[in-house]
Amino acid sequence: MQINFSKLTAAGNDFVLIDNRENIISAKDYQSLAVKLCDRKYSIGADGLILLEKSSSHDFKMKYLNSDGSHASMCGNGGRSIAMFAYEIGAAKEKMIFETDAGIIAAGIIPGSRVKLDLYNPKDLRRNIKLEIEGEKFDIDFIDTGVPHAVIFVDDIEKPDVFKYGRAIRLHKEFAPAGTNVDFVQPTKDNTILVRTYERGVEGETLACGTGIIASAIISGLKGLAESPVKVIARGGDNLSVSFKTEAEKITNVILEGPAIISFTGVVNI
Ligand SMILES: N[C@H](CCC[C@H](N)C(=O)O)C(=O)O
Repeated sequence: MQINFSKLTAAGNDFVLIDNRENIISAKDYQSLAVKLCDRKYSIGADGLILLEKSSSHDFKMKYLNSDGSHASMCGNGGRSIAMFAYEIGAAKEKMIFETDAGIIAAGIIPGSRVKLDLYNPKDLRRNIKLEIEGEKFDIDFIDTGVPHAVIFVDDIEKPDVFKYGRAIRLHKEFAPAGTNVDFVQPTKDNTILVRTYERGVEGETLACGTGIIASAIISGLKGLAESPVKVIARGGDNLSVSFKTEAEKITNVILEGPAIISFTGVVNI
């Protein structure tokens, strides 16, 4: 069977996006389709697969699967991508509200191929988790920004072996059984932080991770290392910003703003 797809990139995190509002694909096939279409050698190639689905209560629903086929309740870069796609195909106006498995999101299209997401509140904040891995000591702050994130501060963003330590922390018993994404953060000048992320389900470093950028900005705020709105430079070099309100350790009014581009559209055999 041939289906239409779009390829989108949001700060270098890239996705295959399929309009499945007419249910041309059964949800039971999402996992195998994600593995197939995200393969960078034998198919289109991407960090994840996004399905645009019908919603009875909002403009649309977003389903997200990682390139290894695992389902994730949310994807921050994917959220900006599906908003841009929905606007471009006329499935939504420039201001829209859509459903994700992590909660409801209000999105707005901004001139210059950028999108603003107004998100649900993060949860499960856990401060100062101390881990020792292969002789290295880590002081971790954990927060779920739609998906789980372990956030680690470093002096030099180039130093950490993101794959080695990201994978070890991701699979640590502290975060079992589902594991976590792992973000390495270097605060710099002008209220700007640099972020690198080992992404669960991609099982490697991506050029950006939207929920990880949100997690890193919020923890930077809680540690007094930055203040809202935090400027973030992703690993791919793109600029994003995260604003939020903190009261004690309750985080609200989380907004992620950043790029989202439709790279190309095509037809693929599935
Ligand atoms: N890999 C993540 C989901 C995608 C998150 C990332 N691509 C983003 O932009 O937030 C997980 O399984 O928790």
